[in-house]
Amino acid sequence: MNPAQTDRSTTLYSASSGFESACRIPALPAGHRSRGLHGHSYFATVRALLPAGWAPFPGGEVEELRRRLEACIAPLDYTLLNDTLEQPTDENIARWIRQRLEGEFGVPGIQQVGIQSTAQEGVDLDAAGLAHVWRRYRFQAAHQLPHVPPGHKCGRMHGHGFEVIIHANQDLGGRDISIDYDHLDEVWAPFHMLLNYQCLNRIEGLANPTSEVISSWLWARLKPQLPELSWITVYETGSCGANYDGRHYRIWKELTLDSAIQLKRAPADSPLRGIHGHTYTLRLHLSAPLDEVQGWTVDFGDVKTLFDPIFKAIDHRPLYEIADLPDGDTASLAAWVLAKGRAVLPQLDRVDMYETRGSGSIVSAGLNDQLIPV
Ligand SMILES: Nc1nc2c(c(=O)[nH]1)N=C([C@H](O)[C@H](O)COP(=O)(O)OP(=O)(O)OP(=O)(O)O)CN2
Repeated sequence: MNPAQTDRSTTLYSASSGFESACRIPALPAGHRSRGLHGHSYFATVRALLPAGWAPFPGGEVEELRRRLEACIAPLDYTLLNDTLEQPTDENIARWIRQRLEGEFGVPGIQQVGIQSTAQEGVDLDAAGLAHVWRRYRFQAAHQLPHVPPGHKCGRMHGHGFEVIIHANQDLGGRDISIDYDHLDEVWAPFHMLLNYQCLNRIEGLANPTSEVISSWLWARLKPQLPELSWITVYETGSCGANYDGRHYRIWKELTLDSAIQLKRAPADSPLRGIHGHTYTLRLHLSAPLDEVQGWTVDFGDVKTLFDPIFKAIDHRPLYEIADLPDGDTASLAAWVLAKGRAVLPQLDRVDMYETRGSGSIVSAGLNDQLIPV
């Protein structure tokens, strides 16, 4: 068993890489902006459950996964995608990458292949090959949380540049165009009018506008118009937010760590064996029922405060000196953070540790759950 896994945890390895390509989508109607020749800086991500012994050395899984992804997408870089794919929609590109990774690049256990064509939109294929389209929207608004304890900073009127991601399931069954991103724009437009440049507390149903309440408020209003809606994600700040899927609330808090590591199991001549470092992105995911008075699951501020001693033990530190950390790969680090974190925050059920954007490990307590879309 991988040392990062306990009897009850699951480790998902993640790797990402970009490519620059031109494309046109002939299947779109005449006049559509994406029908003509245009270009994107694409970003591809693969997440896989990898068996022990797959990578050249234990702890080398992310590096190896990234190497294979880069080789897989290399033929697309600086090309016209239509030379490879008749209809190079984000979904079709993701399917093409997945098929090659599973075939000639020998990647087992793929749970997700994602293509992001702009900062605002993308498509993820899940383990079963179903497509999930997502699109990001922004609104500027003020709010105040009326039930927080006296002195809590969020009890004061303040504001955020909120972001909302709408996620929709779509199985194309061989058709070329997914839920058109334009359709999501149409569905979102009235909500932008309602929320942007407003004080959220004054909007009906948002008297206590936590991220969780905003996500379920949006769900209730969007779902009847968009039956494919699968998740609503609300970013309150750049580092925290909530997800709602119609039944469950999940929140996350993101931190960055600047730390030194060594991969102790790498071959002697590998640079990964020596002291090196990363600015890690650490994302703590928690799930809990909604506190009906506070309107939240767990206070983001409490997450930060309770986790702070663990954070201080790993930020700006030589992680290879931590006695009970078996190795410096992201899977070992995420498993260590999950174990320590659950002792102080029992609602913590998943830890993502990325060494670079999109490349790292996700360790979940218990069986690998449905992939959460952040
Ligand atoms: N579970 C929730 N907790 C909190 C919510 C919420 O909606 N759901 N909201 C707030 C506040 O509105 C606050 O603005 C955001 O919280 P916090 O993460 O503490 O604020 P910062 O992003 O400014 O934190 P830093 O990491 O210090 O930058 C509080 N809790």
